[in-house]
Amino acid sequence: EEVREHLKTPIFDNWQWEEAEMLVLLQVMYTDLDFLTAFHIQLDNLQNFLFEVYCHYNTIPFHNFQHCFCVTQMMYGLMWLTDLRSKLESIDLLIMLTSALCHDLDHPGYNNVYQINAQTDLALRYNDMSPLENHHCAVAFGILSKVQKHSLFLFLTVCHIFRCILATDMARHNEILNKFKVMQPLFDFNNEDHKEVLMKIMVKVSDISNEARPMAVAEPWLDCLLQEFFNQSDTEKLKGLPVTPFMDRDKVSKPSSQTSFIRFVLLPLFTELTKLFPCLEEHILEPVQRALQYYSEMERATKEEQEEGGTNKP
Ligand SMILES: Nc1nc2c(ncn2[C@@H]2O[C@@H]3COP(=O)(O)O[C@H]3[C@H]2O)c(=O)[nH]1
Ligand SMILES: [Zn+2]
Repeated sequence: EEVREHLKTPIFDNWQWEEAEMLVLLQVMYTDLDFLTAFHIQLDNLQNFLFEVYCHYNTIPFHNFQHCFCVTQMMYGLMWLTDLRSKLESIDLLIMLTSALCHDLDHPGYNNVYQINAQTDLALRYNDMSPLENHHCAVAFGILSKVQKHSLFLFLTVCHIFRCILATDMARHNEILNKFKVMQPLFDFNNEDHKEVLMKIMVKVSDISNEARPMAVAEPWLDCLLQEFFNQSDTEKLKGLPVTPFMDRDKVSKPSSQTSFIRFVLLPLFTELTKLFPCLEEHILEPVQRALQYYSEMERATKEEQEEGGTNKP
């Protein structure tokens, strides 16, 4: 019971759980939101679906099943904290939770820029347009149609899920955030356009929400992310491809990577969602502000150390 309540908050610690346990926790999320009764989903169907999802995440440093779990759990937490059940329909919540679950399926550990520069199969298949996100959608469709054969319900929901997954391409970040900003002052939960943008924003927020978690949970995630980044830039150097600057081990460090990401990406996005749901301030905005302080201090300390080192040199 205590775990069930914990699961509804951003302070949940994923590092304490095995993958098999995470599958059970995901099942709890679907049942506690009453999706099984509302949509006549059979428990073994749900379990098969979750297991297929698990099997289609790769063993890579960051974009793995644990990341999928964290994003889904954050989405679940946000739904409870904002009392979203009283504002949106059940089907919308099902779409959002399932989008979070499927949003990085079969991620290869190299981002879109790499796919395009290296002219990978994915980039060729999708004509350089959000190759990864299109692939996550394709894999999600394969899994969903295997579990829910010939279901009209599936075809109706899946296109909304695709729109949410495609919105996680960070190349579209400003486009989506700006749309939300414009709607914000007169936001209407009954307006279909407004609802769609909000759903995309919630998936995006969940996707990049590690820094809203307690430092002990968030910092290991940063190590995983940098490991994947460095791995990509090393490959780029090896293959003579353009080196992605924010992934270059010679240029970025933990604090430098976080201070700019928090300032320019997280805070503007989280602030906008907090305007619509003021209760989120203490749950996601304040922890992110604390993380910015933490990494700014770390950045300053490193700089001072380097300067001292510099003056001592002959
Ligand atoms: N620097 C930094 N980037 C992040 C963090 N969390 C997510 N991102 C970036 O945001 C991106 C979201 O989409 P991707 O999963 O493709 O890749 C992710 C990372 O590039 C973070 O904590 N720090
Ligand atoms: Zn992701």
